[in-house]
Formats: sequence, C-alpha cells, structure tokens
Amino acid sequence: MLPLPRGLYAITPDRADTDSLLNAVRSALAGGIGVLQYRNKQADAMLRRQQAEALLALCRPAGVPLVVNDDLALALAIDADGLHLGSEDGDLAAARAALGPARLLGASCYDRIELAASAIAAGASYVAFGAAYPSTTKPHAPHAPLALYRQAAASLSRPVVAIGGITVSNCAPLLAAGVHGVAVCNGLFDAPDIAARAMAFQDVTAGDASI
Ligand SMILES: Cc1ncc(COP(=O)(O)OP(=O)(O)O)c(N)n1
Ligand SMILES: Cc1nc(C(=O)O)sc1CCOP(=O)(O)O
Ligand SMILES: [Mg+2]
Repeated sequence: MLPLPRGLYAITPDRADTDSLLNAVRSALAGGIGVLQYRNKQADAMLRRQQAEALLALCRPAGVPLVVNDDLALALAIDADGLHLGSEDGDLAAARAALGPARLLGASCYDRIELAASAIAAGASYVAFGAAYPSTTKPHAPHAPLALYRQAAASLSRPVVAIGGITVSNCAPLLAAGVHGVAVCNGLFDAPDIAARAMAFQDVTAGDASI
C-alpha cells in the first residue's frame, strides 16, 4: 500500500478558473507539499474531470500523490493515486476493492474515534479527524479536540490526519499530539505567497519528530 507522505496535505480550493487553480498548485508544489487532494464542491463533472487530469499532470512528475475527494469513478478514470471518502460518499470496502491494494484511501472520522476502527478494517490507509479549529471552508464541521488526536495517534494502526482551520501558527500542538500530517486548504491557498507558505508548513512539520 502506498504510504501516506509526511508533511503538508494540501486541499484545493473551489476555483472555476482552471488556470488560476493550476498556478496556485504549481506554487504549492514549488514550496513543498506531501499530498494534494483535489476537492471541488461546486464544479460540474466535466470541469472536475478537466481539473483533476490537469492536476495529475502537475503532481505525477513532482512525485506528489494526487487524492480525489468524494468521487471514486473520477479517481479511477484518471488513475489518481488515491481517494478520500466521508461518511456520505460511498462504501469504503467497495472503494478499496475498486482501487486495489496500493492506492491511498482516506476516511473522514470527524470528531468520532469509534469510526476509525471500522474504516481501517474496511481498507482505509489513513483516517482524518476534524475540525481541529474553526474552518471558513467548512464552517459547520464539528470540533475535534486535541485529546482526540492524541488518543487516535496513540491507538490507531494507520496514519492520523488533522483537518480544519489549520495554519502555520496553530499546527504545532497537533503535530506534538502525534498526527501524521495536517490537511490544509485556506491556510495555504489564501496566502499571498503560496510557495513560501508551503515551505513554512513543511518547516514546522519537518521539525516535529512525531510525524
Ligand atoms: C483529508 C480530509 N479529511 C476530511 C475531509 C472531509 O471529507 P468529507 O467529510 O467527505 O467532506 P467534503 O470534503 O467532501 O466536503 C477531506 N475532504 N479530506
Ligand atoms: C474539507 C474539510 N473537512 C473538514 C472536517 O472537519 O472533516 S474541515 C474541512 C475544511 C478544510 O479547509 P480549511 O483548511 O480551509 O479549514
Ligand atoms: Mg466528501
């Protein structure tokens, strides 16, 4: 199974302008990211296919795995490196069967550690908990307290990812709690200098021995 790279797990913002999206991701790749997730909750299927293919063409030569959010068929159609599913996005075991044993399969567990064991048993290669902090991208996400990350990192057999409202200045406690990576959207892509912001995240995550 493809191991989840350490460091910054970047999540794309919803952008209808594909050139703008690609330029932002080029900058993030230049600064250094461990994983890219293509997430677009507003685009239609055609635009999502176009954007996902274009992002894969950037990520693959850079050696950065591309994870598709929500859409198993799209992940398979473009030969993405992985898929991320939330509780409403389809069956994890069926997704693992379709993806094969190697690709990344992420599962959202929100603020509920009891979801993680069944997700891992179904084939998840990592589990994500959130929101760690208030998120402008997902304002209604439940809050996942620091103690949950500590418990998850100490007890689960797969990498734990934190998500939600994460910035360079607030991610250290999550890393110290033992998370494998931090998933970030606006904290990265809202930066005036995305490459510099990615480098700053990598410096913080690289500086933490626990990941
Ligand atoms: C790494 C990571 N963690 C959590 C999520 C959230 O997934 P989900 O609950 O399905 O919500 P949407 O992102 O689909 O709105 C994620 N996408 N990535
Ligand atoms: C997509 C997503 N899922 C969350 C969860 O808690 O499951 S929080 C979130 C938003 C992440 O974006 P930002 O880094 O801008 O807060
Ligand atoms: Mg989803």
